[in-house]
Parts: sequence; C-alpha cells; structure tokens
Amino acid sequence: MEFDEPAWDESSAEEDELREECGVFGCVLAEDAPLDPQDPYVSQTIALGLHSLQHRGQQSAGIVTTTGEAFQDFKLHRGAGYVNKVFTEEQVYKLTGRLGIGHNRYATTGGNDVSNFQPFVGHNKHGPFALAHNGQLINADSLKDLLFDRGLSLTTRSDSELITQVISLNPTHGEQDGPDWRTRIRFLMRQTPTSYSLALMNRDKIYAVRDPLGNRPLCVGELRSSESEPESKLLGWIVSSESCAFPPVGARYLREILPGEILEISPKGLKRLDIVHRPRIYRPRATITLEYEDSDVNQQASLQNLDTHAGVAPPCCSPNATGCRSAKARVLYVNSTMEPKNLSLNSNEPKTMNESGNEPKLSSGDGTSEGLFVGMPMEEDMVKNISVSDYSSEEDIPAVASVSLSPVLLQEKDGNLNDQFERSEDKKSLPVSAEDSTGDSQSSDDSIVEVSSPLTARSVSSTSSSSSSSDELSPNGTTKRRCSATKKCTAPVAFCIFEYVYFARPDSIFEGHSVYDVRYKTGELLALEHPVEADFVCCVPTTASVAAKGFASKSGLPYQDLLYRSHFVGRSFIESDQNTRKRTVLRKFSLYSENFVRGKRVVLVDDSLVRGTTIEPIVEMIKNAGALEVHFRVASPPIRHPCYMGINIPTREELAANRAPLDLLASKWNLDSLKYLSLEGLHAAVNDGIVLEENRTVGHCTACLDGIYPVELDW
Ligand SMILES: O=P(O)(O)OC[C@H]1O[C@H](OP(=O)(O)OP(=O)(O)O)[C@H](O)[C@@H]1O
Ligand SMILES: NC(=O)CC[C@H](N)C(=O)O
Repeated sequence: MEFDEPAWDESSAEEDELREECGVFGCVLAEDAPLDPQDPYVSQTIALGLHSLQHRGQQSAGIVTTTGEAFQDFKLHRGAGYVNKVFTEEQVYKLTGRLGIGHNRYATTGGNDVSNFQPFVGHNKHGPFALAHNGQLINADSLKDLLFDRGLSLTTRSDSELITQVISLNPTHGEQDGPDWRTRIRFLMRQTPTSYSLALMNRDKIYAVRDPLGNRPLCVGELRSSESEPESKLLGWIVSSESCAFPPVGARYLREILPGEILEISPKGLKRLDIVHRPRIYRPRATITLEYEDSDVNQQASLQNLDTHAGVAPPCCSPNATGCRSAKARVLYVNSTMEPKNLSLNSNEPKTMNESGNEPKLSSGDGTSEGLFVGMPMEEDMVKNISVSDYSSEEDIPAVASVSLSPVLLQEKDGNLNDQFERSEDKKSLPVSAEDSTGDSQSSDDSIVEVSSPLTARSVSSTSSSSSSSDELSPNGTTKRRCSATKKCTAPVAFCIFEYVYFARPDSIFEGHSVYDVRYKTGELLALEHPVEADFVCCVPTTASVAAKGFASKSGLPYQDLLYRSHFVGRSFIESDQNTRKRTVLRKFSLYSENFVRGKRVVLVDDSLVRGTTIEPIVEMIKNAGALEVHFRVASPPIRHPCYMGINIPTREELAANRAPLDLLASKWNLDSLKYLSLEGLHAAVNDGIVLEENRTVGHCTACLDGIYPVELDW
C-alpha cells in the first residue's frame, strides 16, 4: 500500500456521547543505562506515570514494552478500569524491556470494549509498532474513505486505529535504511490537522508527536539516577501528557513537544525530526447582519471591503453608503469569528463592550448568541455608529467594519430566548485551503516529503480573500442582509483551554506556567468581575479548590472547606452516561458540618458548569443545612458548544447553559445568584505568565465556549 493518491470526503463528523481526555506515557532507557533484562524498571515507570495521569481517563489502561530489537515481540497488557486495578505488581513484572508506552483511556470514538483499548499494536513491514493516542480526529470519516479506497479494512471503531493504518501506508518513493517515520507521520499530519498527541513505538524508538494545532498536551523529561544532582547519571527519557507524572517517577521536566513536532526518542537521545506547519485555511473575517424595513435599500451593500486597514471604514458602510444611511437600518448582531479585541458603540463618548456585557447601555445578550450581540441602547440618539475590530490572526491587520446608522430600536434579545435556541446548529468552522502553511516561525523542509497530499484535490479559491453576501426575507417583511468576508491565513494554534480549566492536574505545566497559577487567577478575576457580599467562600471539590482560594483572596472573604469529597469515587464529568454521573455525584459529596453553614451566606465556586449534574444536589445539601444564601460562581465561561476534539460534548441541548437563561437556571437550582467568568477573563488568566520557547505562537481553542472551531470539522 502506498500513499500517493489523493482522497477526499466531506461528510460530517459523527456525534458521540460526552467523553474526555486520555493520558499518554512513554519511557526509553539510555543505551548505557544499566539494567538487568528481567528488570521491570520501564514498566514500573510507565505504570507510575499512568497512575499520575489517571484523572485523564478511567475506563481502561494499557502498557506495551519491548527490548527494542528489530522484530522482537512486544509485551502487552491492557484491561478495563483504573491503573492500579489493571496493573497488579505481578502484571507489571511480566512487562520487561528497555522501552515502552502506556495509555489511560476515556473513549471518544468507539465503545468501551477491549478491542478499542490502547495502546494499539500493529504490524507493518517494519515490524510491530505500538500507538497511544490522546485526542479525537476531526475527519475520521474522510480517513476511513482514504483507507477503504486502498482496499484496507478496519477491525475496531476507534479513531486511533485509523492513525495506525495511515502511518502504515508506504511512502511513494520508498524508504532507505529502515523506516522513515518522519515521512509517514508528516503524511498523517497532512491528512488530519487535529486532534492528537501520540506516543508511537517501533523497534528501539518512540516518536512523540503533537498535532500541528497543538490541541492536546505532551511533554518530555529525562530520568536521572538522582533527581537533585544535575550531573547524576542519565538513565533515559520519558514522554507524558502532563508534567505532573514526572516527580513520581523521578524525572526532570525538559519541555513541551511543540505543535506539529515529531520528536524521536532513542537510546542515544532526543532528536527533532520535524515540525510540520499548520495548514492554510480560509477564515471568515467578520459577518455582519443588517436588517432593513425597506427591502429596496442596501442592495449595494457588500462587506467584501471588510478586509481593509484599521480605521478605514469599508465604503459600503461609510456614512455615504446608501444602505447604511437608511433611517430604517437596524443592526441585529455583529458576529465576529475571532475574539474581537474591542467592540465599541461610538456615541458621544466611545464605549467599549466585551462579552461580559458590563457596559450598561450595551447588551451582549446573555451569552447565548454566537459571536457578540449588539443590542441598541435605549437612548438611540447617542449612537452614531458601530464598529467591529477583528484581530483575526497574529499576522493580520485588523479589519474594521464601521456602520453608521440612525438606529431603530431592536427587539429585546432577552425577551426572545426561544429564537436564540432555535438558531441553526450549523458548526461554525473554517474552510481549509489546499496549501500548507509557511506563515509562522516554525520551519520545515517540505521538499523532503515524498507524498502528495489529498488536500491538493480539494477545490478552493486561489485568491487570498473572498467575500459573500446574501439576502433573506424575514417573516415580518423586512430584509436581512448578511455579509461576510474571508481571508486566507494560517490555522491558529489551538491548545485546548479546558486543559487549564478542568482536565489537567493543577501541578502540571503548560506553556511555561503552572495550571495551578492559572486556576488561582481565574478565581481572582471571577471575584473582581462578580463580587458578592457573603460570609465565606467554599468550593465544589476537587478541581475548583484552587479557583475558590483565588476568589477568597481577592474578595477578602475567608475560605472555608465545606464539602467532603470521597477519595474512592472518580471524576463524575468523565463518566460515560448521565445516570452514572448522577450516582457518582451523590456518592462523592457530603457536608463536613452543618455548623459552618447555618445562617450563613455562602459563595460556592466551581471550575466549570457543564450539564449541571453536580450543582443541583450540592446546593440542595447546603440549603438544607440552613444556609441563608448560596451564590454560585463559575471560574470559566458558559459551555454552550459541542467539542469534537477530545472532550466530545455532542449536543448543545444537554449543556446546562443552553437550557434556560441564567436567571431561570439560578432559580431552578435555588441559587441566590449565578455568575460566570467572562471569556476575556479566562484568556487573561491563561495568557498571564505564559513563557514560550523558540518564538512559539500562542493560541487556545475556545470552541466549546464561543463556537469557533480552529479548522473545519471533518476536514
Ligand atoms: O456541570 P457538570 O456536568 O456536573 O460538570 C461540572 C463538574 O464536573 C467536574 O467535576 P468532576 O467530578 O468531574 O471532577 P473533580 O472531582 O476533579 O472536580 C467539574 O469540576 C465540575 O464540578
Ligand atoms: N480521550 C481520548 O483522547 C481518546 C482517544 C481515542 N479517540 C479513543 O477514543 O480511544
């Protein structure tokens, strides 16, 4: 089988149940590391590592080891459940070898049965190889077609098996001197931009791979005979989803695997084989919807000139443009696909608004709209124009669309909640261009790649930007004109922001700073954004405890432990079905003492609110114990959009924030107030303190919060 023919498919990604992350771990001994062939040091190290990554997956665990000699049989053990259940001491002792990889699974694609457990072991012309995958492929259907077209068959429903098959396709120009994993992995990256962090083992090497968008984490460390003495003997290297796994195995953190990087780890050391560019995509710059009572107006309007320089209003929207001068024009909403740095209504004094909607005269809606909603202020005279600044990527000049108008009062957004919920479920995404990226500091020699990508088969515009507009007649006889402009640019770096919020352990390091610090800051910012008079602050253990402490310190309120959380019950959010999740919550929490609560006003902090499974029984518990008031504060914005890149939130309906307006949710849960951290606040907490090596570009995927996916789904 060779991979010299393009293949393409545009069917959409299959939806699945809510699932979460996986943990990936690998270990390679240095060539002169003294080790008895029967010594289980490597498997013990991996088992310990997986134990530290348990929070990333509770459904199954597996380890595969090898001596590293060509065509040597692998030793594999996988089983359902927690690491310490699957790996008894006896089991670990059987897994001898000088290198190995391990995996904790939480299924995103394919059920929880043994055929889908990882690591996967395959055999190709270079002998046995093993793969551990964290993530979820956004174009599994296209990849299946690519393989089926070549007459291959699959034996599982896991998307990870697709990876094993794609990397087994032989490079067109053959391979000299053994396997060319660089070319094989580059080929994989060109078929699928995200989401995967991989540990791939063949012969005496492990390849640590992170997808070009850097959606899932992966880092590397070294094992030394003494952790504290820098000059102590080097024993080997480890690769792990998170750095929290390093101290327990006595490893020293070295660095993250970069987005798109292929790092070879052999007994001789670490070698970067490549950094594969992020793909080129067509990114919508902005979409503006105008509504006209008179359908004749604005026929000329087109926002193709959105692609203008900062400060220069597109002619169609300049004060002299016919349509926009119409006294009857109404701006319904401004939907910027990237986080606008500012959105201002220019009145007598310019006012700036963000998604938290703090500006009293401006409404960003209640967050249920996609993008930013601009409600017209009551004092209509004050509004002279609306401008949107869309800083869509680091190398772009901000696009500014300026709309001058004489406003007509909009219908109240809050009064039309059903309209908002009936909006299209279309996935907002960014179409892909045929070309690979050359547009950032990452470098790579494309000419060495001996494959032709199926991307070249795709028909896309060759211009660097494009625009479109469409009219639709609304039921009340007005005309809506929707205009959008796109620009060709590089897909963004898209590290999952929810790793910071919830998934990762607080003692892990991402992007040069600790998850703990970020969570603490989210709590501080939450206290500043949504202060409340209360007697003390407490948390929904465990993940939220750090944010709650940040909230307490900033608000000046005392922190109080209120809820006992059983150590013998796992994370509820990552359970596979809603009944299990509910039972897990009930088994997990109890009050330390009613005395703390009686007659008190309580601020209860959680890191995230997803389906609302956790909040209801907990508030009931606290109120039943005699709390006067419970104010719920969430250290992340409302989750309103499905994730297709590893968290697997399949539907909007199941997400609590989409089920009712926040005030109704608050009263349903018997809360005295319910407030979330703004997206701006979360970005601020995450970005503050980032330290990046090698001029790396920073970027976070916030799709579950704002519906903006970094690339087109089912690419
Ligand atoms: O609104 P929900 O659907 O209930 O989801 C949100 C809750 O789930 C998580 O807790 P989890 O028990 O998974 O993990 P933790 O014990 O690490 O906090 C998270 O910390 C929230 O408490
Ligand atoms: N959560 C994950 O990263 C899962 C990996 C893979 N998609 C699986 O379902 O096994």
